[in-house]
Parts: sequence; C-alpha cells; structure tokens
Amino acid sequence: MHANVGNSSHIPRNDTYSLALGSESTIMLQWLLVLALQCGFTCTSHQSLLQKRQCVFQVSHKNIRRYTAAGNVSGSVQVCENSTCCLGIFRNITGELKVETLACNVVEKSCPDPTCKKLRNFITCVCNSDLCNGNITLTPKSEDPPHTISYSAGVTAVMVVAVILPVAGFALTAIKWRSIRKEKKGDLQSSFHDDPLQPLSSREAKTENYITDIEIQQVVGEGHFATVFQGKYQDSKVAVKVYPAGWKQKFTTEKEVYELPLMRHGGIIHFLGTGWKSDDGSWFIVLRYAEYGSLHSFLHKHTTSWIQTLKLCQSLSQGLSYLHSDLHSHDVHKPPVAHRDLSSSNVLIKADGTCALCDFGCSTILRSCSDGDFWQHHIQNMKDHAQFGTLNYMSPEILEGSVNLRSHLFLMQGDIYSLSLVLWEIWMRCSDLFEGAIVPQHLLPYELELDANATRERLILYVSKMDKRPSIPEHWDRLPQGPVLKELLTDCWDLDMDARLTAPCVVDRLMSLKSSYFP
Ligand SMILES: Nc1ncnc2c1ncn2[C@@H]1O[C@H](COP(=O)(O)OP(=O)(O)OP(=O)(O)O)[C@@H](O)[C@H]1O
Repeated sequence: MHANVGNSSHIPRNDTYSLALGSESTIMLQWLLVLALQCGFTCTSHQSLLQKRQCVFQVSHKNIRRYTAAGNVSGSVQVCENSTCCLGIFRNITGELKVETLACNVVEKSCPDPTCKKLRNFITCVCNSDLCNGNITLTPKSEDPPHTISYSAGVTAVMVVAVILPVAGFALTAIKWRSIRKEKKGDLQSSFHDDPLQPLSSREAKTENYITDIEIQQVVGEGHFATVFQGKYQDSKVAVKVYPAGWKQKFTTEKEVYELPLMRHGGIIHFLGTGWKSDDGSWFIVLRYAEYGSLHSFLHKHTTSWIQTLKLCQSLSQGLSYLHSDLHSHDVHKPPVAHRDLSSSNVLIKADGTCALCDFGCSTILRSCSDGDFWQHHIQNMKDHAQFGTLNYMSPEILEGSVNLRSHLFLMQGDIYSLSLVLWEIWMRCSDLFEGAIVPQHLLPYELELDANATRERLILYVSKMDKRPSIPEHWDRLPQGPVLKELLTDCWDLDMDARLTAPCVVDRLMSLKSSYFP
C-alpha cells in the first residue's frame, strides 16, 4: 500500500489504497470550503478557527452524537476541541467507495503520519491539516490499475454529493447576485479521469514535426477564425484547430485560457496542447475529439428525450459555472473566465451525451476588477468581435455597450444571458416537451422573429428597447417542469443584468429537475 499526503509520505503495511491530497478532482471542494470559511462564519469565531484544527464534517444520523462531541460544527466544517487529527471513513459497497464519516478524530489527539487503513469493507484515513479529510482521493496501488479510475471517481462523486453539495449551498450565499436559492447540486469534476490521452509535452507541441505525429483527417468545422480538423493521436481521435498565421492573437487568447491551471473539467473540452507549423506559419490547438460535434449541428439533426435534454443542460451549466469560478488550491490559482461567445456552435457534445465548452478565442481571463480602462478596452474588442460572431446570443447591454466598467461581473452576466438562449434552443428540440405535437425544427434564438443573422440595430430594438425574448410555448405551463423552465429562462435573460442568476444558481435549478417527469 502506498499512502502520501501533500509532500509527506508514509508507507504502512497491510493497506491497499493510496491517499493523495490536493488532486484536481477535489479542488472545487477546497474552493467552496474556503468561501464557506471566509463568508459563512461570523467574525467572532474567526480567531478560534485559526488556532484549532478544522475538519470537514459529514456524519450519518446514527453517529451524530459521537462525533459532534468532538467540536463545534458550522455548516460542513467542524472545529476540533481536543484533536489536531481529521478522520475520513469510507465504505466499499460493491466496488464503489462511499463516504461514511468525515469529522474530527475522536480517538487520536494527533496523527503526525497521514495514513489509510483497511478493515473489512471500511477504509479509515487520518490526516493532520485543516479540512484535509475533505480532500482525500483513494486509489488502489499501482499494480491494480483497472480499479484506479472507479475508486477515484467513486470517491470524488461521493464527495460531490456528500460534501460539496451542502458546502456549495453555503458558499453561494456569499455571491452577490440576486435570486440565489439553495437546492441540490452536482458536478462533472471527476469526468476527465477516464481520459486515456496524455497531454502533449511542450517539446512535442513546439516542434514543427509534431504535427506529423497527428494524422490529420477531414475538416469538421470551419469558424470565422480557424479550421478544425479531425485527427488521430496516440490511437485516439483528436480535433486540431488550425489558426492561419494572421490570427495569432486569437490563438494566443484561446491558448492562454486552456493553459490556465485547474482548467480540466468535464464541462470544458479537454485540451491536449498547441503547436506551430513552420511551412505556413499557422498555429494549432489540439483538443479531445467530441463525437457528436457542435450542439448546433446536433440539434439541427436530432430531437432529444427529456433525460437527454437534462444531461445536456446540466453539463452545459456545470461547465460554465466551472469556467466562471475562482479557484485557489495551494499555490495554484484559476481566475474566473468569461466565455463571451457562448452559442450552440461553441458547445460540443461528447460521446457520453454531455456538453463541453469550446472556443475561448474571445474569452477574457478576469484578473482585474477595478480598472475602467481595462474594461473599456474589452468592450472595444467586443464590438470588434461582433462583426464576426453571431450577434443573436449577445446580451442587450453588451449589444448596446452600456455596461458598468467598474465591475467585471457584466461579462459573466452576459454569458448567463447567452446560456439562457442556448437552454431555450435545447428545450425547443426536446420531444417530451412537445408530447403529442410536432417538435419545431431547430431554430437559433430570434431566428423566427428577426433572422439567423440579425443586425445589431434590429437586435437592440427588439431585445433591448422592446424587451422581447424568444417565445416560450404556452403548453409548458401545464407540464410538471414547465414553470421551472420558464422561470429559469426569465431569470437568466432579464434585461436587468444584475437580476440574472449566477451560473452556480442555474446549476442548482437544473439539478433540482427530475429525470422521471416522463416515463
Ligand atoms: N474538439 C472538437 N471535437 C469535434 N468538433 C469540434 C471540436 N472543436 C471544434 N469542433 C467543430 O469545429 C467548429 C468550429 O470550432 P470553433 O468554434 O472552435 O472555431 P472558431 O473558428 O473559433 O469558430 P467561431 O466562428 O465560433 O469563432 C465547432 O462548431 C465544431 O463543429
């Protein structure tokens, strides 16, 4: 057995799992916990929090007395009275590890060596840094690779349900936008674990020969700036997005977003590397191939069931929520990123039927929030961009250029407006939402009312001055989930950008929708 925690390691006998803290899969949890600590506790308790060990608290009802005695509990965090040691107990249920208990250790006062021990169906881990028990990834030892994914992902999934969910609700209260509701939450954080492709090394990606390592096949997409090819790399399908030499700035913007720390998430297309071709000076980005192509082309060809619809919407909103998130883990920081060009053409559908965001060529990494000139510059860029992208998804305030330059929130609020239009587009192709009637053909937002390529002036008049939106079928009022869908759209495409939901709130609302509305 191998166990290591942070930089220290310890190799006890008789155990069969490795334990690692600080993996990408648990970073969301850390972020939420930090937010919870910063925003949820009162100032008076802050001093004592700094001095005493804090552990993640998640205990079943039958054990509650035993563990609450070990220290005060606030939300999902326990402040240990007599121990510096955190405890995590996991139960193996038919190959999947479920969280049994997370709390302060009631038996040992200290545990200088973080370890995991297995006893029958239980694995008990102890560790000695704040909240460390909420950041445990268990994998069987390396000789047993086939189980690695399932255990790691299993624990992560349980963490998401058992730990992130309550803490997420707690943390969200700190976010300033209106209409925040506490509901159930999910995440795609673990879904990249099963990707067999290794990132390209910088050496591979930088040499001109590298492109010969990828077998370039047919064109799968042609955007305004780049051409996307299907390719083969390490026996897997990849997409190679090639920017002509003249679009280096676009390439650099997109590359910088993909290369941010902690950018790997199931809701964001998996980035593999970049390169340059000396023969024509073009730049390229290599991505995991999305089997079903863009959401736009998918919806054009297919209608979907309610279950498929839910999967698309939830994964899409989770991807955006992750993109918008501000994550800190140890010395690593992922700043929030505004997509700024969200449309059904810039959402891909993977083989498992979930969405992943792509095309960050217009995105902004939100490193500064107070510099008016900085945002003025971005607004100008945005206007420049408008002549290329479809304007139909652009929020009224961005179309008009009437935004508050003192805050970066408007860019994320603009993404939420675009998200609502993409959600509308998806729902309008859901056969279960048109039971007994013909499902409308795929239409872009405002295509019916204006045109697929409406001009900025017409959009400003219709969307901003007249405050009109794509029409919502009246019969949705009679469907079990119809009112929720309607409310979600109106809360996301509100003319008042401050009234729009945040991406985590959209996730919350979508996660509360049941898959069982239709048999
Ligand atoms: N990873 C991928 N897997 C499969 N298809 C992809 C992938 N990446 C891109 N595509 C296809 O290529 C199209 C164009 O990609 P992308 O939006 O990144 O290019 P672009 O030149 O930036 O386009 P835009 O005009 O939206 O700015 C997508 O709509 C999609 O159909």
